[in-house]
Amino acid sequence: MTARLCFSSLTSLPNPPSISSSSSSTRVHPNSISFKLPSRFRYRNADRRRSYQIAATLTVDSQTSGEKTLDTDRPRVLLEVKDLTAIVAESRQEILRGVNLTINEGEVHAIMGKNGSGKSTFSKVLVGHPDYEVTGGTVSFKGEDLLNMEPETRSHAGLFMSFQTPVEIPGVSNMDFLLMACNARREKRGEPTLSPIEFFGFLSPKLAAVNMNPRFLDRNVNEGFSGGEKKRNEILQLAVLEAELAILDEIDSGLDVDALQDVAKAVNGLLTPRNSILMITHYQRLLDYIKPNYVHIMEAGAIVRTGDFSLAKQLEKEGYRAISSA
Ligand SMILES: Nc1ncnc2c1ncn2[C@@H]1O[C@H](COP(=O)(O)OP(=O)(O)OP(=O)(O)O)[C@@H](O)[C@H]1O
Repeated sequence: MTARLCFSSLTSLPNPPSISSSSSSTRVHPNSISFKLPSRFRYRNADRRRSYQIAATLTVDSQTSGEKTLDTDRPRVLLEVKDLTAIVAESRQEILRGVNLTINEGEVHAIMGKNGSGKSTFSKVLVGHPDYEVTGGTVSFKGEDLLNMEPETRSHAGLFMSFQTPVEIPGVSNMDFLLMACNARREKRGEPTLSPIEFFGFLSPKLAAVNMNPRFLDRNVNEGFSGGEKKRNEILQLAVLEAELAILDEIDSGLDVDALQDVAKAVNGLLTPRNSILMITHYQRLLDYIKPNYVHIMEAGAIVRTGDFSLAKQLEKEGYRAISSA
C-alpha cells in the first residue's frame, strides 16, 4: 500500500494523525511525501501529543538556508529570548518567570538546574509544545518571531529538539522515516530527492559517526529501542535534518560511558560555525565531552547565573546551594 503522510498538518489535526491512501487523496500537500507503508501501520491510536512530537521531529526545511550574514566577521544571532514567561495551559500554573538568553551561531550552551526548575518546559515552549501557553516576553529565531510560528514552521526554520523520551512510531521503519525527513528537506531547498539507495550512501557515514548498527534502520522508529539506542537515534535524526539550533534535553540520560562518548563525538562532528547547540543536562560529564561556551543555571523558571565551563565544575563540587540566587 502506498500512503501519503502530511507532516505539516500533524499538529493542527483535532484528532490523531491519520494516513490516507494516495488513491483517495485529491489534493497533495506540498510537504507530503509518498512512501511504501507496511500493512501493520497504525497511526490512529496515536495521541495528539505524540503527533506534535512527530511533527516537531519530522518537519524540516531550509527556507532560510541560503541566508547570508551581511557582516561575515560577526556571528549571527540565532536565538534571542527576552523576559519569556509561560504557564501550563491546563492548570494555569506559572513555570517560566522571565527567561533571558541569547545564542549566536557556532555556540554551545548548557542549561543546568535543580529538578523542576523549568529547563524542559523552556525547551518545549521554544518548539511550541501545546501543553504550555506563553504569557509574556519575546523569542526571535534568526530574526523572526518564533512564538508566532506553528511548531512545524519552527522546525522548518531549523529548530530541532531531542526529547527526553523520544517518540515511538509503530509501523514506520527508521529508514523510511529518515528518508522522508531527508527528502522533505531537499524538496524545500529545491534539491532533487534521493532514492533509497542514494540515501543509504548519504546515511552510512552518519550511522558510523553515531556508531549505530545498520540493522536499526529496518526496525520501527524507536520501537523497543533501549534508552541509549533511542538517544543515538535522535542524534542520527539530527544529523540527517542538519538543523541550525539543536536543543538536546538530557541527551546523556540512560547512556553508558561508551554510548555517551559516541553520542558526544557525533554531536561534536555536527557542529559548524553556522549552527548551535543548547543542551540541558544535570551532569558535568556530558560537558566534559561537548564543551559549552556558556553554562546557565536555571532556578524557579529563570536563568539566574551564566558562566563558562568552570560554573559546571563548581556546581559538581559544591552543589546548587553554593551558587543559588536565593
Ligand atoms: N504539562 C505539565 N503539567 C503540569 N505541570 C507541569 C507540566 N510541565 C511542567 N510542569 C511542572 O513545571 C515544573 C518544571 O518542570 P520541568 O520539567 O520544566 O523541570 P526540569 O527543570 O526540566 O526538571 P528535571 O530536571 O527534573 O527534568 C515542575 O514542577 C513540573 O511539575
